[in-house]
Amino acid sequence: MNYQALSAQIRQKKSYLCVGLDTDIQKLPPHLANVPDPVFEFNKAIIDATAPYAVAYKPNIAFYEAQGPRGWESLQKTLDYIPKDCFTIADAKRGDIGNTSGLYARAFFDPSAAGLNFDSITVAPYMGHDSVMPFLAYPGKWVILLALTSNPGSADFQRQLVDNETQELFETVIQKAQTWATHEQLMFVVGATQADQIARIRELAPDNFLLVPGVGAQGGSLADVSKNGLTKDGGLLVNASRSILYASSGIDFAEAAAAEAKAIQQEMATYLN
Ligand SMILES: O=C(O)c1cc(=O)[nH]c(=O)n1[C@@H]1O[C@H](COP(=O)(O)O)[C@@H](O)[C@H]1O
Repeated sequence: MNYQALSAQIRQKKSYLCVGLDTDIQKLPPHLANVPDPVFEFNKAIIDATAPYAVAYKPNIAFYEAQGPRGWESLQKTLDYIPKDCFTIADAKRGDIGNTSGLYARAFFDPSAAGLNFDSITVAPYMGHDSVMPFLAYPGKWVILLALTSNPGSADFQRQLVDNETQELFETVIQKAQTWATHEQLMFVVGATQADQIARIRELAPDNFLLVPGVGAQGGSLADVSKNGLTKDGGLLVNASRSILYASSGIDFAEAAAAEAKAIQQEMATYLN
């Protein structure tokens, strides 16, 4: 899905919600225990329940990899089930020497390889330009580069002063990466827990979409993120995973997920006006 189509979806659904499919087999409702593919059945119900309120889905690959071959199968079926008008994110946080990144890109972007055809992938910038470029070699596919993450450890490296102590490392990441790709192929990850930095990030990257995880279970504020992060084209995808997926641990999990997603969407609609 390209920049214009994503922006149009946000306008149409009055939503910039990304539902994180961090589907933990140990947290599934007991009544799904005996179906052949519980992870897919759970995801299918969550997607059906939340699709009216969401513009993107982000399976976190760790939750599937941890299940071995059957996890990859659940992932494939889930990706195929996501409605075509929704943006898809492989949250894989990849990045390696160019030769290896090329294979990661093929795995997630080339359907004739592993069968997966995601719109985008999360990538770690630590190894620099040649670790990122192979993902950008796929026309129409997006790199979502980690800039300022939501976790406490983000201070260890990302907040360190660099460039003769003139700015923090995440700012250099945001500036440099914009020389590698246009805003039509490059997003940045900024944690919702870092909302006080979003105005600054918008100055550095006025047109790039920001993927913002960390509302819900991690306590970030949708209001704060939206106030400084939204652009005329939307410019934000705000992710919630656990707060939607596990809103109820019972048989009514999908209804509870829908209610949670709807509440977020309704709040988003007020910021989009
Ligand atoms: O890249 C990400 O999506 C990501 C970056 C970040 O800084 N913080 C962060 O929480 N995430 C992911 O976003 C999701 C957050 O999940 P919840 O805290 O359950 O909403 C998880 O899949 C994380 O791996």
